[in-house]
Amino acid sequence: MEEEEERRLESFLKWAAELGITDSTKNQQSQNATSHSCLGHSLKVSNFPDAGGRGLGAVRDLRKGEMILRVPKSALITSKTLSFNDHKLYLALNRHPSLSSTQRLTVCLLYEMGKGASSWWYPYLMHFPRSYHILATFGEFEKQALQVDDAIWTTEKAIAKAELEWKEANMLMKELKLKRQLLSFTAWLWASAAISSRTLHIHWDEAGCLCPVGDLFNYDAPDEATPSLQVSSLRNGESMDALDSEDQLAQSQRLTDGGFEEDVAAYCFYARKSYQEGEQVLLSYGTYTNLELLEHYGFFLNKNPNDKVFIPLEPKMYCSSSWPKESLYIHQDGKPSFALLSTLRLWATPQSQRRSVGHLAYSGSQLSMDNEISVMRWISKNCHLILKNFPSSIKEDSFLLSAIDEIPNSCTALELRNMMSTLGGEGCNFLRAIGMLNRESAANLHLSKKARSSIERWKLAVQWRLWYKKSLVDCIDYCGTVTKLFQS
Ligand SMILES: C[S@@+](CC[C@H](N)C(=O)[O-])C[C@H]1O[C@@H](n2cnc3c(N)ncnc32)[C@H](O)[C@@H]1O
Repeated sequence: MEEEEERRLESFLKWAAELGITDSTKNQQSQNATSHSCLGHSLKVSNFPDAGGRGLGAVRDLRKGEMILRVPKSALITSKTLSFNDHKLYLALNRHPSLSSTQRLTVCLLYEMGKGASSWWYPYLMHFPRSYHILATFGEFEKQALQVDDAIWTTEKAIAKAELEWKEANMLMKELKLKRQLLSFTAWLWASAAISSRTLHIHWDEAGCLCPVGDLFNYDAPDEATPSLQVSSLRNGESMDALDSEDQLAQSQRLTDGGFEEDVAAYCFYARKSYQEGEQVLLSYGTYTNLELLEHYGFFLNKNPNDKVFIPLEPKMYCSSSWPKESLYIHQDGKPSFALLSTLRLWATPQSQRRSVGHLAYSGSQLSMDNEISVMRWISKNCHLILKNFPSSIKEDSFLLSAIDEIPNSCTALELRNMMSTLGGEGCNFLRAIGMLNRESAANLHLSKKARSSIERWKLAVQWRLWYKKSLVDCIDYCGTVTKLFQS
């Protein structure tokens, strides 16, 4: 099986070299004529189990800023390139101008998949993962397993959006006579997840492009020096007008270590830092919180400098300062954000004095010992309250995670039922969700792919909520330390 996989990968990399894709720093033309693979000079495909699975590793020491991969424009997939050589697809797309660019690309991807081995892009498409875990693919049980209202609501929104987009595109898919299987919502979710997690920004198509080989880079958060911008706000359908300066537009690019370069008509990728031979070469697709990573890419980072933990605030708190709501959060390490502290310091100041201390609060200064202590107490008390109201504790979640990790790959339904029965309510709910609570007859059958995917998503949900809770505990510790400093 593994040999077969390797052979397929080799032929894909050879096919990519023929398209002009190269990781060579030498002249592209002469390189392609002689090379069997588009990789090998700077990069190679490797497995990185702890950071994204399949990814690209350095085959030599790489210098920061060095170009490491170039993918010519002719190798990039957009709905335009797919319909260029397919008159039927071209005409059908033209009959549905109201569909968004992302819907069009999703339909095109399904249509191309329907061609199977006869698709010109088959050597590339066959390497797409078979399943994705973005929030829109979460079932009811997995959604509830997130436990945090904000996350559940984001998941509901993602599912509703995917459903609506699928319904809107249905007519076009039927006109294209897609096979029944490709017409399903499950197929739609697969294709939109592939697009959400693999496309790179290009200026001529809002849906972005699929980029063979270039989409094998796994993610790391942008350097702290990189200005942060909520890239997801663009994806959530907010107006492009909101980003009014060219600088902001440039930052909104999903992939910040690479971009399309007109002068060489290619997508070019650069090493964001120096790498040693064997290290995984990572890219920043943009600035994301962990929930946003889960929403768009189906994973998140244990250490994410851009993560934000939002806690419910009272309406009058929002009104006590002019900081936007999105800036009022707790960092992953438990520290309250600059804007949250500033807002709460003002809120804890008597209304009549707010004007006179406003400039101090907005510049990040503490206002007085009493003020600081009451802010810390408020944050701490509320973090405690949130933690208390969760259906499970950190300890229970940690135990659950170890149990999920212990589910063997070759698990049977009976074994799973036995394991889940030790986990109490959540274990039973999981069995119910995958239809295994009472199916004795299937006891010796191995778990289906669907059940395995569900376990993966459940695990992601538990891991995510555990990090959320840990940040709240760290925040309580932080508030305690600050308070003690004042009282000592
Ligand atoms: C552009 S693809 C990267 C290549 C991908 N690993 C593959 O095998 O096709 C993005 C996907 O890779 C995975 N991924 C990327 N970076 C990751 C990371 N740091 N940790 C875990 N998964 C990651 C996620 O599934 C994400 O949706």
